[in-house]
Amino acid sequence: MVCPEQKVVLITGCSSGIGLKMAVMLAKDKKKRYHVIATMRDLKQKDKLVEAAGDAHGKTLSLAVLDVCSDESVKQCIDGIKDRHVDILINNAGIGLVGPVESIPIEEMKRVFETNFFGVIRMIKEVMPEMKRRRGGHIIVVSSVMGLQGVAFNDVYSASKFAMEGFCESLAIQLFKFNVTLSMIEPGPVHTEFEVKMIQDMGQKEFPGTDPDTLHSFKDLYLPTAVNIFEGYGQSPEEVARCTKKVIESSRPRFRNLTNSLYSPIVALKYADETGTLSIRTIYHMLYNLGPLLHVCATAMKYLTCGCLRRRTVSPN
Ligand SMILES: NC(=O)C1=CN([C@@H]2O[C@H](COP(=O)(O)OP(=O)(O)OC[C@H]3O[C@@H](n4cnc5c(N)ncnc54)[C@H](OP(=O)(O)O)[C@@H]3O)[C@@H](O)[C@H]2O)C=CC1
Ligand SMILES: CC1=C(/C=C/C(C)=C/C=C/C(C)=C/C=O)C(C)(C)CCC1
Repeated sequence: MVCPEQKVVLITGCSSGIGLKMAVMLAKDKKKRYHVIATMRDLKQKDKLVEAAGDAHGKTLSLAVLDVCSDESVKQCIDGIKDRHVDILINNAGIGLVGPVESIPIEEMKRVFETNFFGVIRMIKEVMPEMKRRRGGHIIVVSSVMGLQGVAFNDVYSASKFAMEGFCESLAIQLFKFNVTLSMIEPGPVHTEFEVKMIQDMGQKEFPGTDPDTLHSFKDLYLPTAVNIFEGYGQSPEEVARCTKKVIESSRPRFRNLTNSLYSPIVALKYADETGTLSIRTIYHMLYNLGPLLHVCATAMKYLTCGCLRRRTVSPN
């Protein structure tokens, strides 16, 4: 049962990670301001969420099936929310893809775009018209720092998030007229299944068609550095969920919301030099020359990141 004064929040990809934590955090809101519809593509994966939700399950949290890659599934889910409209849509479902471009079949790349880009558009197309009619609503998109700055060997994943950034930046301008808010959440590395899947994948794949030089850069430089970055910079999914709740509850939500101040110097490079030279060369040196030291750098960055950069991120506290 949804109380009329509660906001209906629909979240995609709640079987694990950030989506699961957001669903639980909003459903357990002390003032019971939200009714969360936590969706996942296969309800057989619901146990972790149901356990974490505890008493909230069946009260402020309900479950529904939703595969963002299927028109039919999205339509069925939204049509199934009878009598009520979605006040807050959180587009969280997403998949990663790492590796040298030469070794990745086009079909696999399309799957990433189908989920991370078209999946979000499918959801927005279904929910937005009602929000425009009502002159209200909030659409949240979980993008990534990789949607703002490319990182070697994440070409396709990064492109899918860049595409999302472009789409949303254009749409936000139009939605402003209808009092509908659009906000991007831009996490850096987060310890979730996303990281686990990446490491598992790397153990299994062979990267056919990749020249030895590139394979060396990927396996011996990028992968160990990425593991270090996750260790040194990684956030918990709870932190990202807390940042997102803050954005939802803000009286004037910002469009872009970085969640990790340790990563903001990397994003700042891009805006400091719009030609791209500064960011491409700096990241090149960080990867090829500083790689093994980045772990130490992460600790140093904690102290070096100046207040002005920290103020531009959403603090999880
Ligand atoms: N972890 C990280 O370092 C970062 C993650 N992000 C973004 O955060 C979001 C959440 O990822 P995270 O929690 O980390 O990773 P997880 O892998 O833990 O969670 C991803 C969720 O998306 C779901 N999903 C995948 N494909 C579909 C689909 N077709 N339809 C519906 N749900 C689907 C998965 O469900 P299933 O169990 O069915 O596979 C899972 O519940 C993603 O958009 C990701 O790009 C952004 C920055 C950093
Ligand atoms: C290798 C490398 C880097 C790696 C960044 C990584 C690994 C970021 C991961 C982000 C994720 C997982 C986002 C998900 O959406 C830096 C810091 C740019 C510095 C240069 C070298």
